[in-house]
Amino acid sequence: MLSASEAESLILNLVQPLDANRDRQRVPLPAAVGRILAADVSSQLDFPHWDNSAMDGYAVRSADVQTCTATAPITLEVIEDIPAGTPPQKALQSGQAARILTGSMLPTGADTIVIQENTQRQGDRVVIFSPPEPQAFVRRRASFYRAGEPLLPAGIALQGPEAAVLAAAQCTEIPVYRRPKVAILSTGNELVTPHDSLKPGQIVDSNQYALAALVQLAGAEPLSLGIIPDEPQALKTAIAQAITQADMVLSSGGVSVGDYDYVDRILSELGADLQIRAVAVKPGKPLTVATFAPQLQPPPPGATESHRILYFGLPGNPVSALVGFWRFVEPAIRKLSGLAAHWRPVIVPARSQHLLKAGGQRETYLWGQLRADASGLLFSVSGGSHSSGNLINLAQANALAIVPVGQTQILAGETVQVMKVYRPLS
Ligand SMILES: Nc1nc2c(c(=O)[nH]1)N[C@H]1C(S)=C(S)[C@@H](COP(=O)(O)OP(=O)(O)OC[C@H]3O[C@@H](n4cnc5c(N)ncnc54)[C@H](O)[C@@H]3O)O[C@H]1N2
Ligand code: MOO
Ligand SMILES: [Mg+2]
Repeated sequence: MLSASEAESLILNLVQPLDANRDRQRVPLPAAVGRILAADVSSQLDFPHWDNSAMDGYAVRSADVQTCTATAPITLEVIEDIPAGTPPQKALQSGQAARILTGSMLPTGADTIVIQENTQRQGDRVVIFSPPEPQAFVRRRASFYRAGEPLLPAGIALQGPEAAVLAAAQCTEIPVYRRPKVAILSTGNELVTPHDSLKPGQIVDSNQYALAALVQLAGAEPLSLGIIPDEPQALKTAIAQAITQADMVLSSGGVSVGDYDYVDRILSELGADLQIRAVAVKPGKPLTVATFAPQLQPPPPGATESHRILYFGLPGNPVSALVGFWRFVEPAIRKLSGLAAHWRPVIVPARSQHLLKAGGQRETYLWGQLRADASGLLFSVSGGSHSSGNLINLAQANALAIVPVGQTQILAGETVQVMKVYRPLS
């Protein structure tokens, strides 16, 4: 059986990212936040656009004020006021200063700012009590960015800071990757929707909602295809349809050895290549990963060319399905979506607050909460049952502690590797 890290690498190698040309769209800047940039962006503007002041004070010629002290101050003539947004009208001569405010353009002839706190204004004169460093508080034109150089590279996620950069560069229509479409289907005769009344033996299809939420939070577009009964023909029709509508397909249930676990068989019948049948993780061992060759289905809507579809047959148990999503599906979605890096889960060392127990045979994931205090990162395992059928105590978990193969416990106070399960795209 593959280890988790072997499965992760294999899966990432199978993912063909969206195409920067074929799968690109232009969206207005406010709509670009949370999307992946699909082309390099540069600007024709220098940043700063002109020499300007970093402080409120006076623009001076540094040579004029080098010798001043508190007891022997130097007095300069104030020739104009320069508020931000108004260009200077005059050039500064020796013996002169200009009143300047944070962000204002530096007048010609000035090379240094004296902060207001080191001055005293006397009518149209200013007294300087302390010699500034030459060039002090001057933000030089192009010292942050020179026009024409690369500004933002393709493949990054656009969040607040990138929105600021794009706005400042006056980019209003942003080239981004389209969101990948991820079809979700739930298999099982026992499943009903949250709107149905429950009969004995039935349960609500919670995986559909959980997976749709996680797909959306990962930046992709979920296509919820509903509940498919455990009937080979129904499953075959549903999967055949799903692969024509989406870039990736997720199903839950039907991948173990039970009498009604048909997913692998149907995938083979449909011509898929079965890449993975199980991974040594707990929960989530029965994980099917398959690929459909490009020629098997027409391209998804909006694409001009078809590409390989990745199929994940997640286990039905609610926790197993979600752990499988976090550990294996989310990295694949991140790579598919055009992100150039940050695909793999973030795993950090933390101090366990409790005793963690595991079987030792499979890499074991225990859900709980990661938080920081003054001593560093701490992990608190969720109370209650860690059965893969118990979705109740999964709520509010933000991390999974990982007990390695061969280890049966981690004591309270010991360090454990912890995987974050809610994280932004970057
Ligand atoms: N003899 C063996 N039995 C099982 C093995 C095994 O190795 N040998 N593996 C177990 C493990 S581990 C898991 S995980 C499950 C995986 O089962 P399946 O993927 O075949 O899923 P189902 O049998 O269809 O359902 C399992 C369980 O999950 C519930 N379920 C299914 N779909 C949903 C849904 N959409 N929303 C909520 N809950 C769902 C279903 O009712 C079952 O309780 O197999 C073990 N068995
Ligand atoms: O691994 Mo199953 O996913 O233990 O319940
Ligand atoms: Mg089963």
